[in-house]
Amino acid sequence: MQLVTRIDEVKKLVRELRRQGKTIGLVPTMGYLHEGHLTLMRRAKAEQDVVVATVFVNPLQFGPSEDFAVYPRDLDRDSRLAAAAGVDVLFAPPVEEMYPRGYENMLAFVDVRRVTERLCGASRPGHFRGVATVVTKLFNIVEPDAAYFGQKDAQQVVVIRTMVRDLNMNVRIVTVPIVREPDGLAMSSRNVYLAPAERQAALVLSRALKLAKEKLDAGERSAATLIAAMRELISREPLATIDYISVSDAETLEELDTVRAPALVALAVKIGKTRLIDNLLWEETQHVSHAF
Ligand SMILES: Nc1ncnc2c1ncn2[C@@H]1O[C@H](COP(=O)(O)OP(=O)(O)OP(=O)(O)O)[C@@H](O)[C@H]1O
Ligand SMILES: CC(C)(CO)[C@@H](O)C(=O)[O-]
Ligand code: BAL
Repeated sequence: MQLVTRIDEVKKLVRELRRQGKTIGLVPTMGYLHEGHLTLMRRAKAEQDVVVATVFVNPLQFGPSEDFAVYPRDLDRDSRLAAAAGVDVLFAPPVEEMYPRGYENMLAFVDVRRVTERLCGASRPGHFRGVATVVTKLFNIVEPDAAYFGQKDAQQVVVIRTMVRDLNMNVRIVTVPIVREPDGLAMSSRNVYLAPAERQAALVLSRALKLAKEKLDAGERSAATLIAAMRELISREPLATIDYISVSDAETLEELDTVRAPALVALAVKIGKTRLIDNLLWEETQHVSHAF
């Protein structure tokens, strides 16, 4: 595996690979890799000739009071894990390489409307503008055939698919199901922030979704009833503060009164100071696709 930090270097590498007729899969990450990321990388490796993964903690998608400065970073460990997962090129640019005039001085952005306005977009103003802009930069740098994203960030996937469709971007978006710890917690780099009691409390997210799944499987179709049941379960955990619980159309992210597939049951909950997200994609034919 080659570790590269400069845009011109990675461009040169992919130009040569493309000249050889190789297909390229891109796996964008913010690093501090876990099994969720490694699953994306293995999937990309199974489907493409070459995998380019990126490790970049993007300041443009963090709010001023968010955790950019303390976000976990360990490039040596990430390099070993990425190489073992089959990554061919690991692109890990410093902030100055991606934003040479400073990210605060950027003049051009990619803004996606509507699907960015609710859920995480409402609690993290500017977040999806930062994501769409940096993902566009990565697409322009690597020019991948396909790019791989995790369903854990369900709204991010909708935003990126919308951007690619509306702007005719030449890349196929592949979504990979959520990878969980054995007790149900969705894997996340931010899980390292959790103290032992908080780690236990964090199980309320997946438990609330499991409850929603049971109710859906039993025929419940009222979004308000599902949300009330999840809210009640989470409110019994003193370390948890609900940011949002939502039942929406999985493609438009418009809130639903009556559940119809495909629906996205999504939530964001603060456990102590750590904000965690999780979701359940409900598809009528197979009911819930992901096991708890
Ligand atoms: N548990 C998971 N299962 C599947 N994909 C995941 C999982 N966690 C992260 N991903 C995906 O990995 C890619 C990189 O995500 P990112 O580096 O932000 O990791 P993260 O663990 O979600 O971090 P954080 O939760 O701290 O934002 C994204 O496409 C994300 O959806
Ligand atoms: C897609 C991404 C790498 C853009 O910074 C980030 O939002 C993430 O890790 O999900
Ligand atoms: N996985 C989404 C990146 C973020 O929380 O900023």
